[in-house]
Amino acid sequence: MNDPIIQIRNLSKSYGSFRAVEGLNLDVHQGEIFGLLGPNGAGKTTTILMMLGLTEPSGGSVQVCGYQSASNPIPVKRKVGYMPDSLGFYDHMTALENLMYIARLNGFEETAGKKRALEMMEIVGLSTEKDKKTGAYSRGMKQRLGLAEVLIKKPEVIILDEPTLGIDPSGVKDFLSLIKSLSRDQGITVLLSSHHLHHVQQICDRVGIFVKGKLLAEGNIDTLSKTLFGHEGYVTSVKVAQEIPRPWPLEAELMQWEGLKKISIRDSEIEFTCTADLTAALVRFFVKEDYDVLSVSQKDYGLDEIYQKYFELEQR
Ligand SMILES: Nc1ncnc2c1ncn2[C@@H]1O[C@H](COP(=O)(O)OP(=O)(O)OP(=O)(O)O)[C@@H](O)[C@H]1O
Repeated sequence: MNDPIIQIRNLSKSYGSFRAVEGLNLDVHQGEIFGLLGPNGAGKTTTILMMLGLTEPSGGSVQVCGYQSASNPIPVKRKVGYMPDSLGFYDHMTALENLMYIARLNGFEETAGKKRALEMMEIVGLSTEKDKKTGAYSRGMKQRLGLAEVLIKKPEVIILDEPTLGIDPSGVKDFLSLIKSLSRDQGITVLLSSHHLHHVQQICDRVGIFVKGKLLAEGNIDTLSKTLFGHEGYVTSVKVAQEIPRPWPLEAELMQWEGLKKISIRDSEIEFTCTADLTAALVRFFVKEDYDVLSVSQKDYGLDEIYQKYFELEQR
């Protein structure tokens, strides 16, 4: 595997005696979509600013695209597109004029800049709105335009701080699929920060859970859920046509099974919490006992549960 495109080593940032980021170690690889997750004040923005060389670390180092962000911020800024959580456009100018202005700042001459701006508006789906003043743009449209702005300079990495803030649910969905396709089609590495867990879950290859300046855990969602819930990580629900009597005469027999830890019954649905996947054996059991099985489902732990669990563990 190539060297990580973002390498963070023992990174810290203090404001006076307050430690906003503490001992952070993280690698992000080329083409990955990485989600930096955490509540308000966790230190996400501070970490991003250090990646961009906009804030000096108190200790440790960040390397992005082979350059040290603190000592060599200019090449980092050339290769990284950054979309902050609050976007600023010139509201009296059209979207296209705003983008052309950014293109000029990035060294494009007039014709090439216009061509690039139009291409980017096409990619983010704003071509038909290019002549509208950005003052009249909705929040979702501004986010798309922000992405177009970030893409103008052909970045290798894009860093998006809370990109879904304030967009309505269907806008969020569209915006996230846009990010996903950019990463897939152009091999761009994406780092996005968020406290909207269910948003991040849809597109991130890996996430890092960040609380009070520290990275509590990182990995893909599967790995995180196994680490946290591994000892009781398999939950199977079986729904049958018959009502389950209470007490259920078969419960004692099932509780003798190796790996079966808990049975919860609600009307005609029974949930089994197990240390191994007993789904097939459970279905055979119900059929043998003459139950009509209507549905069987296995629970996947999502980010919300993972996040919640980390909070519980952290607060103990
Ligand atoms: N310039 C500063 N001076 C003092 N404290 C700061 C400064 N910048 C950030 N902090 C503090 O550092 C902590 C981390 O802030 P940061 O903005 O990185 O969090 P965040 O995870 O991005 O939160 P949010 O989701 O609210 O943006 C917060 O407690 C914040 O108040």
